[in-house]
Amino acid sequence: MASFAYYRLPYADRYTVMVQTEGEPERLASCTGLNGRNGFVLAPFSVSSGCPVLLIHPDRVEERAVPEEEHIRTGHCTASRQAGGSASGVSGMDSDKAVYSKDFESCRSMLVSGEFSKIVLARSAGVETVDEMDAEGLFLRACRMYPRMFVVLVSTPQSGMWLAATPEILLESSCGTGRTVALAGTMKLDESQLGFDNPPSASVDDAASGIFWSTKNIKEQRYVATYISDVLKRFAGACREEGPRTVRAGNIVHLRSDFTFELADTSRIGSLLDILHPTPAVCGLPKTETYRHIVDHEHTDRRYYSGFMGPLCHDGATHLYVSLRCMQIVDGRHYRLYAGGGLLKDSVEEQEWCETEAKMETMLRLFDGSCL
Ligand SMILES: C=C(O[C@H]1C=CC=C(C(=O)O)[C@@H]1O)C(=O)O
Repeated sequence: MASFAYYRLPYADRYTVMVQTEGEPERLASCTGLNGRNGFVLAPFSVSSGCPVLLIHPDRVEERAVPEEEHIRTGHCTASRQAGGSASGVSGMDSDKAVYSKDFESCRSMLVSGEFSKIVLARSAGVETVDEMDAEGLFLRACRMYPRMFVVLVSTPQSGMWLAATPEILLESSCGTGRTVALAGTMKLDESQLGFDNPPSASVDDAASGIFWSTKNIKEQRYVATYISDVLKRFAGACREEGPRTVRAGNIVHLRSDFTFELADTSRIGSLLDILHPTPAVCGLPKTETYRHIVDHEHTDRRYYSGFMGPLCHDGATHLYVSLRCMQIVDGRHYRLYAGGGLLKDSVEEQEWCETEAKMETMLRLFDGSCL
C-alpha cells in the first residue's frame, strides 16, 4: 500500500501531492531523528513504538489546482454521531460526556491544588455516514471551505488515514528565518460575526469587530506565548514577537501571537521540535507533569491528534502544523474526530465541552458541505 500526503497551504489555490510508492515511511523514535532530513512528517502527541514519528520519502511530487466545488466528489451524506470518547466506548453520546466529565474532574483537582497552571483536555467522537465518502473529495472540500487553514490528507500503513484543517503553525522555516505562533483562546462566532476576517496583511481592531476576549482566554494564550518565547530565547537566534491578534478558523476565532526568529542551522530543526513540541496549546504547564497526566490518565488515545504534520526540507521551505481540527478516516463510512481545550482552575465543564463541540464542527461540516 502506497503512503501519501496531500497538503494545501493557507490562502493557496494549489495543493501538493506527495506519494511514496516503494516501501514504508521511515519510523523515528524521536523528533531529533528529523535533523538534516527531508520528506513529509507525521508526528504523534506522544511518541511510542505503536505511534512513531513517520517520515514519508516521496518518489512522486505533483502540484495541482484546487477545483471548483461542483467538480469535487464526496457523495451527499448525513452524518450521525456514534460511540463514546474512550477507545472502548460503545454506548453513545452519554458515555462520551461521562468520560469527559471524569477527565475534567481529574484535571480540575490538579489545577485547583496549584500543581498545574494549565492543562489541555482532549476527547474524541465517532461519526458514521450513510453513504461512502471519498477521502480525496473531503480533502478538496476542506480546501474550499477553509481557505485560512493548512489542509492535509495523509495516509500510511502505520498511522492509517488522517484529514486535518488546522490553524496552528508549529514551525515554519525558509532562508534562515523561523516562524511559529502561540495560538489559544477560543470563541465561537455568532451569526452576526460570520463576516469577520483578519488575514495576515490586515490588522483588524477587535473592539470594532465586536469581539471581546475574557480574562481566562487572554491568560490561556499568554501561557503559550511565554512558553514559546522562553524556548526560542534558549534555542534560536534574535526573535521578534507580535500580537496577540484575533484570527479566524472556520466557525471560531482564536488569539494568536506571531514569532519570527533567526534559524541559521536548519539541519537541527529536529532538536528544536523536540523541545518545542508539545506546547501548552495542546499539553500544559508545567510541561513534564501535565504531559504525564495526559498520557497516563486522559481516556482519549490521542495518537496523531495534537502531534504535528507537514513537509520538512532542511535546505528549503518547511511547513509544520499542529494536527488539530482533524479526524482519522477509519473507512469510507467511519470517522473519529478529535478536539481539546485548555483548562485553567476556574474553567467551567459545560463551556469547555461546548468548545470541543465547536472545534469538531470543522470536520463535521465537511460531510454536508455546509459553508461557514
Ligand atoms: C487543542 C485544540 O486547540 C488548541 C488551539 C487553539 C485554541 C485552543 C484552546 O482555546 O483551548 C487550544 O489550545 C484543538 O483544536 O483541539
